[in-house]
Order: sequence, then structure tokens, then C-alpha cells
Amino acid sequence: MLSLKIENLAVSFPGLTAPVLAVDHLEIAAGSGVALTGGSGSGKSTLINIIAGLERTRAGRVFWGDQNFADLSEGRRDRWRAANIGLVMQDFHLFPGLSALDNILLPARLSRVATAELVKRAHVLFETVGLKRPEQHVETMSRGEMQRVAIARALLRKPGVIIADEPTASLDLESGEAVGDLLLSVAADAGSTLIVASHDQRLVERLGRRLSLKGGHIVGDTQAGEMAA
Ligand SMILES: Nc1ncnc2c1ncn2[C@@H]1O[C@H](COP(=O)(O)OP(=O)(O)OP(=O)(O)O)[C@@H](O)[C@H]1O
Repeated sequence: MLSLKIENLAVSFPGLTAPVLAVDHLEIAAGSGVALTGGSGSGKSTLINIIAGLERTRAGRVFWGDQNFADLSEGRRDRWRAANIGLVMQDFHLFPGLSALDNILLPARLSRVATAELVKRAHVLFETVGLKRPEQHVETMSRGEMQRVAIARALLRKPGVIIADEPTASLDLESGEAVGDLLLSVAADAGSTLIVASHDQRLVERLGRRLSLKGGHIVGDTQAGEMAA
């Protein structure tokens, strides 16, 4: 369970006159659930890349608990992410040539933490996300199936933080709802901080807080109670 604090963050790319993301101050409480919403190009994926430590910023500070990402070398940042963040990216980042089950277990194996108990949990998660053939190579799977593999992999180690970019985008209504159930229940069980970028209104409404982005700025910050009002 980890809290997030962002200070004076600005993300710019060469050739652009304004930053694509500018966040002066943002705090997310440990164990809370937050939806990132906003139109295409509003900065959701950029924010996810920054808070997952996949992109580094020279302008601003990003703390998970007491850990400022900017203070870590790339190798240490990668290890910190592997141990603390379960990440579901839009393009899944799966490893072709490996089975679905091996994909779920690979990060844990690389970190040398794939105990017999974790392998058992991988099998359970595989079934919980509604998949049937653990030996199927991921490159032969449909996008919806790949998405479920990515979700099972992200949840395997009951991470302190779960970050998901459009986790229901390739799923039908029923599967999307099941994936939403799974994300919320694993986050609740493990006390994980859950951050989800989504256009899926049904999923967004299940999270306690909604941050809306527009043009790289946070233009709305509402709690579930206020949303219902
Ligand atoms: N490497 C880059 N170079 C230049 N511009 C970039 C780069 N990466 C992102 N952008 C721009 O930053 C803006 C925010 O992009 P981002 O991917 O964060 O949006 P998003 O809200 O996730 O959109 P979507 O919902 O379509 O995924 C966009 O205008 C995009 O074109």
C-alpha cells in the first residue's frame, strides 16, 4: 500500500510549444481507487508512464511513499517497479513465443520470486480472468485474451500499486465487468492503490475518485459521493 505525491511535474516533447502534461500538485492516498478520465490525447497515458517510472521527467518530482523516482537509476527504478507496481499497459507488453502462463510468471521468475505458491496463484488467476488454455502462445491469442493475460500478470504479486491503462478496452461488456471485479477485489484484498485510465464509464463509476484531464491539465477531481450528487 503506497501513496503518490506529484510536485511541479511538466512533460514536454521536442517541437511542441506547451507541455503535454503539467501537474503542479497531486496526492493519491495509499489504498485508494482513482480513475483517470479525459479525451484522447488529454495526457492519461503520459501520466501513467510517469507514475509507473517508464518515463523520466527532468521537471518535477514523483514520490511513491518516500521514494522519489528521479533519485533512482534506471536499473533500480525497474526493480522497484517490478516489486511494487502491477502494470497493465494499453499494448499489453507480452512476450511472444511464450505461453500465456509463462507470460504471467516471467516477471516473477526474472525477479527470482516465483515460489510454488506463486505458480499456484498464477493458475488460479488464469482461470479467474476467464482463460482456458494456459499453454497457448500469446501471439495466437485474441486482443481480449491478451488483455486478460496482462491483467493476471499485473495482479500476480498482489502489488502495493496497480496501474492499468484501458484494462477493459478489448473486452465485451461481460468480460469487462469481470475484469473490473477482479481489479477491485485484488486491490481491496491486498490494500493496493489502484489507478485506472479508462473510457469505460461503468468501470470509472466503481472507483472512489475521478481525475479528469484535458490538454495535459487536471481539470476535475471528484469523489464518488460528489459524483452521485
Ligand atoms: N513521444 C511523444 N512525442 C510527441 N508528442 C507526444 C509523445 N507522446 C505523447 N505525445 C502527445 O502527448 C499528448 C498526450 O498523449 P497521451 O498518450 O498521454 O494521451 P491519452 O489521454 O492517453 O490519449 P488516448 O486516450 O488516445 O490513449 C498527445 O497529444 C500526444 O500526441
